[in-house]
Amino acid sequence: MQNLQEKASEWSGVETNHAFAIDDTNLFQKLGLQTFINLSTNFYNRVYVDDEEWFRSIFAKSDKDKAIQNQYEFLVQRMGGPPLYSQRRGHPALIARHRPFPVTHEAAERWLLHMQQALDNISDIDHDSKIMLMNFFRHTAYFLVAGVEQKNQSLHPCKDADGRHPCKNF
Ligand code: HEM
Repeated sequence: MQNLQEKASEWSGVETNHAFAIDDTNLFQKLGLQTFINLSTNFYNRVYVDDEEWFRSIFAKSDKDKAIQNQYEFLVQRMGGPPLYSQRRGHPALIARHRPFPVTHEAAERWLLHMQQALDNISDIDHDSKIMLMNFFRHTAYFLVAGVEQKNQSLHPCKDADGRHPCKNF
């Protein structure tokens, strides 16, 4: 059986070592706090007015300012900066935190489209850093799709380990 990283690579088209090239450099030092605040603000400004109601509605119960803060604090921490996210929220546990939401392939592509557009609009991120960030985002988005799918299946009371549905007829 494929593990989640392998599935994420296959579905995203981004090899794991490319996704984690972010760990070979300190993007927080290079770009600074304000850039990540600007990126997350730009991203969520797009998400909350998305023309696609099905996507916008995934965020309907979340406060926009909180969502921005959650994301930029996570990114600052993940990109080599201070652990702002964990100090406030604890372990990121991203799969578990995304479980309430329909994190499908389609949702991942929509999320990535907004993130690509947000990156394109931030002039103080250099080309190489944008590529590195996007590889990390693509891989992580599909890691979440695979992880949420696996968690939902393993807790499905009518599905056994082989994926059969023993109580399908009830
Ligand atoms: C694949 C498509 C994705 C969907 C549909 C999705 C959806 C959501 C939603 C609805 C929230 C709740 C908003 C909030 O209150 O913070 C959330 C939170 C969050 N997402 Fe995503 N997300 C996706 C991908 C990603 C990716 C790729 C990352 C990281 C690179 C990410 C990182 C986060 C973080 C850090 C939070 C805050 C969690 C918390 O503290 O509760 N998400 N996401």
